[in-house]
Amino acid sequence: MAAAIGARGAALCLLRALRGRSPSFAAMAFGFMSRVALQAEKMNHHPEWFNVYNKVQITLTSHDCGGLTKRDVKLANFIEKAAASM
Ligand SMILES: C[C@H](O)[C@H](O)[C@H]1CNC2=NC(N)=NC(=O)C2=N1
Repeated sequence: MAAAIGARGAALCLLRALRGRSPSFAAMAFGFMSRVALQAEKMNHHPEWFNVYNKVQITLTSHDCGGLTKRDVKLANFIEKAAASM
């Protein structure tokens, strides 16, 4: 029973920490990522990305050639515009 109470307490602490760290991280980062994800689906070209709070780190690459192609540049341009409009 003590372990269960401990786990519940830990979960509540985590929620508070997230709220305190950046209240709008979900709206900002998730909104931005949703826009990029929809475009990526349209292009069938998908970012490799990492998100913590309101930070999104994106890597673009084309697997078939192991480097950059016009598709990477096209998606990068879309991402830059989406980021600039946030
Ligand atoms: C078959 C399909 O086109 C490939 O798996 C696609 C999917 N999305 C992709 N996304 C990215 N960024 N690079 C790729 O090489 C890639 N390949």
